[in-house]
Amino acid sequence: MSETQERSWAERLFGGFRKTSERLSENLTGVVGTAKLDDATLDDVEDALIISDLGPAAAKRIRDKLAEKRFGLGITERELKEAVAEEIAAILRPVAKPLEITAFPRPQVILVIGVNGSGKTTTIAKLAHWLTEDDYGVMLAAGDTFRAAAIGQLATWAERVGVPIVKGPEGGDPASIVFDAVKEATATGIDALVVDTAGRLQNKRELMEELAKIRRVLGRLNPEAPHDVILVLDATNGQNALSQIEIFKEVAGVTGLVMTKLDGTARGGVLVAAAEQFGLPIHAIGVGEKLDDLRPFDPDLVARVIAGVA
Ligand SMILES: Nc1nc2c(ncn2[C@@H]2O[C@H](COP(=O)(O)OP(=O)(O)OP(=O)(O)O)[C@@H](O)[C@H]2O)c(=O)[nH]1
Repeated sequence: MSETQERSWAERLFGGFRKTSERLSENLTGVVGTAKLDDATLDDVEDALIISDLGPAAAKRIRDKLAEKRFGLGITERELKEAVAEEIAAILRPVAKPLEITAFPRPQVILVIGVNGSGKTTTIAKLAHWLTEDDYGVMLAAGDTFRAAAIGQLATWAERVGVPIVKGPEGGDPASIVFDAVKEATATGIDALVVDTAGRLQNKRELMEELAKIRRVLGRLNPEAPHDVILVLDATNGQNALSQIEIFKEVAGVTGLVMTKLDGTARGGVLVAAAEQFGLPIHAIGVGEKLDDLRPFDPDLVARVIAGVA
């Protein structure tokens, strides 16, 4: 990315996160009472972090770190926000891992999972666009055969992005579509096969069986596949996103996360709660509906945006 592109991305990220940023920033405003970091201020900081969706564990960790480094020392509001940003970054850095295409033999099989409406289909399209821009050969597989609309939507995106798609009829067997897709991707030298899956969390057992079958079939073609199981989460769900991680981890063996819809929600702090609670890699974040609105997860920039000091 050029410097201008970097700058415009930072501005867009800040614009997207504006509500989250304002929320924590407002909650932190006025907490510096005696101009020294004392217990009362630390309590207020911890409360501000919790009500900003960062979760109790991350809030406690940030409080303890602030106390350890600065207790009894003079601090301005700006310095407090800077210090909070630094501690948020320390939580986010270990989980920031861009998706890498390294599978050998190709293709790298990327299962994308998530509840309906989480932004799964749009994220697949954005991911395909992103990988295509990086000169990888990409193919999509319409493994969500539960709804005809899902297949149609994915096909429309495939056309828009300019990548091939393997699909079957509504109600078809997802595992057989994935099987065909891997064979075709292998034959045509595709680097990354991105597989859409059904997001029926309301029927956990069926979903688990469906994903297990996809895994079995994939395993026959390549024991390493699927290489990635990416869970797409909607940030507007706030704390609910955390329970989705819990369930999908159990059902599908999640290897990484993408958080979408960070634009227009004040609940972006949930990213920090997810990082603290699960430690799963965060590959990217979505801050809009356009194809280039999926970006790598930059922990320092995101931390500064969340704390309102970007
Ligand atoms: N503002 C915003 N909207 C998004 C983002 N990602 C997806 N959306 C929108 O969210 C809605 C749902 O996205 P889909 O990609 O269709 O979600 P899905 O999880 O595949 O849902 P189903 O198609 O119902 O299974 C669409 O209107 C998208 O345009 C994002 O990062 N920001």
